[in-house]
Amino acid sequence: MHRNIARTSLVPAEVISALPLDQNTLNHVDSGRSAVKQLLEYPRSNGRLLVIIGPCSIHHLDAALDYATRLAAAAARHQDQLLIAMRVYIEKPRTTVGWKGLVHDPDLTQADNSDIARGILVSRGIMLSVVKMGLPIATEILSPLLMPFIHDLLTVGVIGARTTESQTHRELSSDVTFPVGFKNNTEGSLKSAIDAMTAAAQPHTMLGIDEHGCLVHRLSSGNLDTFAVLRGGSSGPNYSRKHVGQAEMALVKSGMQSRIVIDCSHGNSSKDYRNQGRVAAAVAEQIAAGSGILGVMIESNINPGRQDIPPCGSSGLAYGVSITDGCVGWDETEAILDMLSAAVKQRQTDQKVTNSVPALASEPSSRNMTLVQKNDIVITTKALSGSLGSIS
Ligand SMILES: O=C[C@H](O)[C@H](O)COP(=O)(O)O
Ligand SMILES: C=C(OP(=O)(O)O)C(=O)O
Repeated sequence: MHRNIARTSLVPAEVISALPLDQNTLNHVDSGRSAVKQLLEYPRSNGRLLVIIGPCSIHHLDAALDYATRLAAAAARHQDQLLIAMRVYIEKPRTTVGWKGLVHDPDLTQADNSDIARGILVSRGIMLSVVKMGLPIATEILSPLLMPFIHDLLTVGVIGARTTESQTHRELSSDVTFPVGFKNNTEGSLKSAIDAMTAAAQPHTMLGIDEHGCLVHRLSSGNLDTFAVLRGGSSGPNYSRKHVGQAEMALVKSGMQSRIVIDCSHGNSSKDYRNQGRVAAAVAEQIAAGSGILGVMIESNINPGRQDIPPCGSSGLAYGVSITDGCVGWDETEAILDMLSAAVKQRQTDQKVTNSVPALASEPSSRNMTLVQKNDIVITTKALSGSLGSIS
């Protein structure tokens, strides 16, 4: 027997008009979407890498904006090599139970009567502030009912490992006007992501709510702007050159373009944030050697690690530290971005050489490169066939 906790009178049109997109920001969102779509369409046209990076979840306005300010500066610095979108994740899918994100519990009370109406307003407010800085944002599409409140702000949507097989999420992905990535499932199978891409490409009749909060029967248009995300799983990581090659073959065999983003966290880091730099180094090595990998995902925050919400509530939390999955801190984030940027530069240079001097095309040029050295963080790729990079 259910218990109604609260009835919210929020409707999407009112929330959007209370926190509207101005024309300038709308143009930024549009150009971010077009830039990602261009990468999907012509992944090798300029060799840029899509980087979906940011906190595992957002729980604090000031920290989110502090992070976004740092990331916007990094995005500008790397704009010729990296197309950076900030993770602004306002909902969390849980393996069993746990904090479900800012929308559901904006005051971190973990109580049954959390203020979800405030959660929606605060979440849209943060997303809006970040896009106003000119940073594209990405989020996980989890509760379908939330989409009408935020869809205009998003540059990239991601369907998580626990929902890639959900028909509702596939329908929703076929209805949105921004690119969507589908993760492999928690066991590590890519089939569910490929099936999802196939389903999302088609129009669907589906249920939704309109801008006035009414239930509507819609016909989606189908979304061809989709990609697969390799995030590892219980069967192990899947970011190696061999795994990427197998994923490319599976996509092509299913009639899909080979569009692959590698998530350096989750199953690929064995859920230990300290492994993300190593995974990113292995991906950078593949990119420097000419792999057409479309992008990476990284869980990053101002300070490294994670923390539980203390019994005294949000007042006891450390600043800029994740309350869900562990994240790399800002110094390491910058080192990883520098490393990826250097690898992409190599790919771009090799592409130019390939285009002008075909005879040199098969000679990859990254050998024992130190891709970046920043503060006390050193990330090195060894010879292409050698060991992974190290972080010390
Ligand atoms: O990124 C977040 C987590 O991996 C995901 O929400 C599941 O977390 P959990 O296993 O702690 O519930
Ligand atoms: C929950 C996430 O990922 P996954 O679906 O891969 O577990 C996430 O990226 O926050």
